[in-house]
Amino acid sequence: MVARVRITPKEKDQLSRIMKEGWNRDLEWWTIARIALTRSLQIAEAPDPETYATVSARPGGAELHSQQLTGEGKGEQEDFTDLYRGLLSIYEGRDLFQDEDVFHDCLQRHVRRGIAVISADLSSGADINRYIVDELFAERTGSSESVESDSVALGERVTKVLGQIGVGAKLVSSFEGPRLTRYTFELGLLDDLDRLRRGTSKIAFALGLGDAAVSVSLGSSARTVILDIPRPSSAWRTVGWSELAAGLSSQAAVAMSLPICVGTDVMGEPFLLDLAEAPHLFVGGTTGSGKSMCLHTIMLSLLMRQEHRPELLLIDPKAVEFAGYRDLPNLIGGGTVVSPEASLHALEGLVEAMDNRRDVLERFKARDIAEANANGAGLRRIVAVIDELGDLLMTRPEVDVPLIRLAQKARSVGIHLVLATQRPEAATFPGMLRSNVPSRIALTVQKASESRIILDDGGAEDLLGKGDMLVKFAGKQIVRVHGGRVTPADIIAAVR
Ligand SMILES: Nc1ncnc2c1ncn2[C@@H]1O[C@H](COP(=O)(O)OP(=O)(O)OP(=O)(O)O)[C@@H](O)[C@H]1O
Repeated sequence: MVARVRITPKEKDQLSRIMKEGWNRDLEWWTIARIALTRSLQIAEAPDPETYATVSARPGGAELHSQQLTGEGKGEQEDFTDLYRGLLSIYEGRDLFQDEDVFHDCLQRHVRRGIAVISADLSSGADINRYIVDELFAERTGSSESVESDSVALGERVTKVLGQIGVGAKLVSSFEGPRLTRYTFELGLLDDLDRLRRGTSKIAFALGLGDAAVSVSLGSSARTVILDIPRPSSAWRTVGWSELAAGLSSQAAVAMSLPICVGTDVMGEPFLLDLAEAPHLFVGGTTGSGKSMCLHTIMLSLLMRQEHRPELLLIDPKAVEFAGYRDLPNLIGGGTVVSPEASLHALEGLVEAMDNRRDVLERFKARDIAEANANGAGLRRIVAVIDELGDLLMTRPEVDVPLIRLAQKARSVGIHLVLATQRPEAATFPGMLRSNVPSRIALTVQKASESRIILDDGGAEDLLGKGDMLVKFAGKQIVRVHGGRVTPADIIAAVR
């Protein structure tokens, strides 16, 4: 246990490097430690106690008093210790108001993880001030802040703007979904439809929406069109795990072999996918787009059904995201796989398991796992989840051999892949893998070219961030989905 928060000599060096980036080179080092704490608190998962085991005082390391981190003992106005204690209690799933040492231990793990994450995020020469704005306060910097959140007032403005671009339209109805307000308009003339479709960027411009896109689709009754207008992030409704869990308990989900729910549709209805039908899924999005959160919703979905829980292979090169799942009894290899070497080995093991299962199918004269199980084969489905496929392919390019074999042939034997990357590029999603992984989730990306790598179509560059996504399931039409947000407590409850 620790009374103070200690960091290792290596972490102290990383901290010094971070301090030297950007404009203000005189930042105090506890300021960076506070920023590290904030960064760590953005990750849904609690820091792994093994990776961030208690550090003892040693030469070259550094020691922080919690006064420098949380203002402990500085008097009412500046002491945020109980706020942090509350936050960390949620992460740990236990009461940190009872034990000072456990609280400091936990605080230390977060600071150390935050330093590791910022150090990895911040490329050399980057500006720490810009990083703070983009990463820590991204929600407050959206350019759509000036849009009115009141749907009636906004509806009136939209009608006026439509008039300005020469579209005669009457507002029929409006509906507030989690992040977009859906307006149904009746058009006066048939030609108004073309003018409306050509004018979407003018509408966004007139409403001050920045890059956030306005989408137009045809309504279900004659002459009606639907306009989806994004609201400012302060007027979003967070989609919580309970909503996704309700969707996963529905009749539609019960009929699926591997139901997953990553969020809701534009209208706020849970959006369900059957991973068994996918049969493999690629998830791409820039850093901070909500990719890890999306993986957590997939994991929690898979853990929801006690009876049909698949076996899981978790590959996490950053050793950050999947730490909380390592005690699950259904993990292949008994833990999460971290090193590139072990990842290659684990994927080759999965190919072997696939070949063995093909023999089982032959013995049972079955075409697929469902038929074999109906005849008593008793095979559990297997889902392999790989976070940061890009990093893995860069360090161990040979992993593409087992990955492609699995993508081509594993479906019938009930083995499914979920591959995620923050760098959706041709090199991280090579052709043979692309053609055999037909289901895709695109979170926000920086460029239209990255959107095309994921979806074979543009659009993800205009998403709203923080879990906003476009989903293309098994080559079908693209659907807009607002991702769910799970808390550390949801993960703890699911793993128990
Ligand atoms: N569906 C969501 N609703 C609300 N906030 C979300 C949602 N998804 C993610 N966020 C928030 O967005 C931030 C980034 O999320 P997350 O860590 O999942 O992104 P990421 O793409 O994995 O980033 P990185 O690659 O840096 O780990 C977090 O603060 C998280 O709380």
